[in-house]
Amino acid sequence: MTQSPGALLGALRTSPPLVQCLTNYVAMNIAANVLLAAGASPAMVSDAEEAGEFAGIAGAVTVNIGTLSAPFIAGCHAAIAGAKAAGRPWVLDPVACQATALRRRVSAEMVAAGPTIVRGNASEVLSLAGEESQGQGVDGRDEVDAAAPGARRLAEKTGAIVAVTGAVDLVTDGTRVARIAGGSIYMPMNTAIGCSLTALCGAYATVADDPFDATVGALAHFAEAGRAAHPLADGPGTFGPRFVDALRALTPEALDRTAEVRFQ
Ligand SMILES: Nc1ncnc2c1ncn2[C@@H]1O[C@H](COP(=O)(O)OP(=O)(O)OP(=O)(O)O)[C@@H](O)[C@H]1O
Ligand SMILES: Cc1ncsc1CCO
Ligand SMILES: [Mg+2]
Repeated sequence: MTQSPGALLGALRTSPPLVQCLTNYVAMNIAANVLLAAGASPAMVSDAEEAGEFAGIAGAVTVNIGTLSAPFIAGCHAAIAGAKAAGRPWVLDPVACQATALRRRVSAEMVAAGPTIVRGNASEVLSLAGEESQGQGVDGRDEVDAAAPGARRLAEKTGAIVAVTGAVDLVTDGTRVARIAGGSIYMPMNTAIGCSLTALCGAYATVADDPFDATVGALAHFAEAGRAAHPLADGPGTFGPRFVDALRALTPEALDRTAEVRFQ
């Protein structure tokens, strides 16, 4: 690893990047607040008429297929083309891509467009890798380790960094593998936390030389904020605001001191 999570967090806080988020109705407000607390500047811009143009001024683009519609898909393609034309990183969150024919088609088209980073739960990554998935709608129902071989193959085939999230997260570029521990059992009980993490991967990608380091950094930031917020919460409801507070409170020094990142 060339740039540590703390070094990248320090860079974010010094100069908060503009991140264009094309995300779902559920995540819209949650992801924006997460980015602001973490140290980035979110803009939810998804209409096809302006999404490509906006990608030219954004530091990164993040695309999440959680609530699909024809106009939204057109906006995603415009933003992806804009990001590629401007040489900006873009991140794909293939929400529930195993669930329907539309999601399988749209997620496959987007993977073929060459994302910088793909971030999903284990069930989504298994499906993208062409394997059997137990996912229940947007909720993951598979273990991260079960998706590890598929994640490596997907990364190798597409050139994307693939992040599989769950109790212990995994990041791979097909060769390197990192595992990130931490977080809280309340995280999967809080809707759109994963969608927000995808948006944060975009923010980290703007300050990293290597999108592998960016992905590890964003996941470590979430893991440590989740760990810190857990004992302050009475349950999933109070966890949400505590988690946002913890994203903000975490310092670059504390992140590097406590992050549990293992490389293999
Ligand atoms: N059992 C767990 N223990 C600790 N952290 C967890 C656990 N499950 C998920 N997380 C953390 O929650 C965050 C979101 O991961 P998750 O796999 O739940 O995403 P997701 O299924 O795409 O979420 P959503 O679609 O609801 O936004 C990650 O930071 C992950 O590490
Ligand atoms: C609940 C839900 N439904 C579509 S997207 C979403 C947010 C979590 O992925
Ligand atoms: Mg998700």
